Amino acid sequence: MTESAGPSVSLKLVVLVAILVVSALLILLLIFFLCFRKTRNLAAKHSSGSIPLVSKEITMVKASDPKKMEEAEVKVEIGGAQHHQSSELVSGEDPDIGWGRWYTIWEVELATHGFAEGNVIGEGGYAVVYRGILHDASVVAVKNLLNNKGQAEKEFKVEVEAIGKVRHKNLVRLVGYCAEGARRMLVYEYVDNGNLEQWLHGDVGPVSPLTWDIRMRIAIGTAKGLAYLHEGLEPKVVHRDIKSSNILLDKNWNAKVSDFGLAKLLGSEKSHVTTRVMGTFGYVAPEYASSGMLNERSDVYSFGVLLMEIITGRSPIDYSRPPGEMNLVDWFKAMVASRRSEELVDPLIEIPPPPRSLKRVLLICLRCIDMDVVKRPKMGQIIHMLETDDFPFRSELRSVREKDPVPSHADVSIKVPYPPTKHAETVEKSRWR
Ligand SMILES: Nc1ncnc2c1ncn2[C@@H]1O[C@H](COP(=O)(O)OP(=O)(O)OP(=O)(O)O)[C@@H](O)[C@H]1O
Repeated sequence: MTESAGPSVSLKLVVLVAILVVSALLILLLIFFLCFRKTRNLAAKHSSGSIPLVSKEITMVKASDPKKMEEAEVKVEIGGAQHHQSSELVSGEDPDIGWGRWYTIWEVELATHGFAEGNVIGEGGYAVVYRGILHDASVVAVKNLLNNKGQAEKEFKVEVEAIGKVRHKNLVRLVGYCAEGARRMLVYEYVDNGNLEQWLHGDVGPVSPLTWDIRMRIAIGTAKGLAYLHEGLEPKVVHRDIKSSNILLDKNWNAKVSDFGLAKLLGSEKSHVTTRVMGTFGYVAPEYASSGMLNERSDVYSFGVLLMEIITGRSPIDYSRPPGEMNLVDWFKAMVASRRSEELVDPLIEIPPPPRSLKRVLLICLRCIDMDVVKRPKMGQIIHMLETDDFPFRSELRSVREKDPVPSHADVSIKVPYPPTKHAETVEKSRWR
C-alpha cells in the first residue's frame, strides 16, 4: 500500500508545483502588461507637452444655464443625419452598429487606464475628455458625458449612430461609443495637435507658429467641414457651437470640427427651426440669440467670428481689453471702417499677409456676420471666396467704408460676389471632400 501511494503523491506534488509556476508566470505577465501601458500613456502625455495651454482668463462662457441642459436637449452627440454622399462601412467594424464599435465599459476603462487623471486631455462644460489606447493600439479620445440623466438609451444610440456615419476629413471621426447603465461615452479618433484656441490664445512665445498661410489652411478646412454638414447631408446639420476650442488640429495643421453635442437637424423643407438658444457667448448669431430662430446661417455667423479670431488672435469677448475693444466684432468693424485693416492682424504673425489676401478675408468676415441672415454666404461659397485669388475686393471695401463710417452692430451689409453660377457651386462641392 505504502509503495503504491508514493508515486501518486509525488505526481500530485509535481502537478501542484506546475500550476503554481504557471499562475506566477501569468501574474508576472499581467503586471508587465499594465506597467507597459502606463509607460506608454505617460510618454504620450509628455509628448503632447508642446501644445500651449490657454490662459485661464480666456475661458468662454456658455450662453445657457448648464442645469437646464439636463432636461432635454442635453449634451449628447448628435442628430440623425442621413448620408447623401459616400458613407460606406469600414471593413472589420462591428456589424451590430454598422459604422464603428460599441465598447464595453471594461474596454474603455482599460484604454484610459481607469480614467486616470493623467490621461485627461480636455474638459468642456458637460464632459471630460481622456486620451486612450485601445487593445488594437489605436489612439482615441474618450469623451465621458456628465449630464445624461434625461437621455434614453435608445435615443442615445440612434443619435450616435447617425453622427457615426458621417465621414469627412475636416470633421472629427466618431469611432464608437459606450452606453452602460447611466454612463455615456463617445470614442473619437484622437487628433494630436491640440485645439485652435490653445494655439491662438495660449502661451506660444513672441512669434506664433500659426503663419498667415497656416491660418488660412485652418479656415478653409473648417469651412469645408461645415459645408459638408450644411450642404452634403440630408437633413442638414447645424453645428451650433462653432468656436476655436472646437476646432481640433493635427500635426499638419489640418482642421477637424469637433463637439457636435449641440447640433440640430434641419430638413430641406424647413428654412429654420425655433429652438432654445445654445452656443457660446461671443459666437452666437444675434437673430438666433434674440428669437431662437435657427438655420445654417447661424453657423456662418459663428464662422465669421472665428475667422476674425484667426486673423486678429483676439478672443470674441475679452474683458481685459479697453471698452472699445472688448467685443471683437464691433472693434473689427470699426477698424475696417476707419481704414486701419493692417492693424487688425495678429501681432504674433511674423510675416504680414499680402494686402490683397488680407482684404479678401476681411470682407468674407464681414459678409458672414451680415445682420441680414439671407445675405450671409453659404459655406460652399465661403470656401470659394477663401480659395480664389481674383476676388474683386476694392469696390467692396470702399462700400463698407462709405456705408458704415461709424459702424453699429446692426447695419453692416456688404456686397461680396457669390460664385457666379450654380454650376460653379456644384464643382466647388466636389472639392470640399
Ligand atoms: N477627438 C479629440 N482628439 C483630441 N483632443 C480632443 C478630442 N476631442 C476633444 N478634445 C479635447 O478636449 C477638449 C474638451 O472637449 P469638449 O468638446 O468636451 O469641450 P469644449 O469644446 O472645450 O467645451 P464645451 O463642450 O463646454 O463647449 C477640446 O477642447 C480638445 O482640446
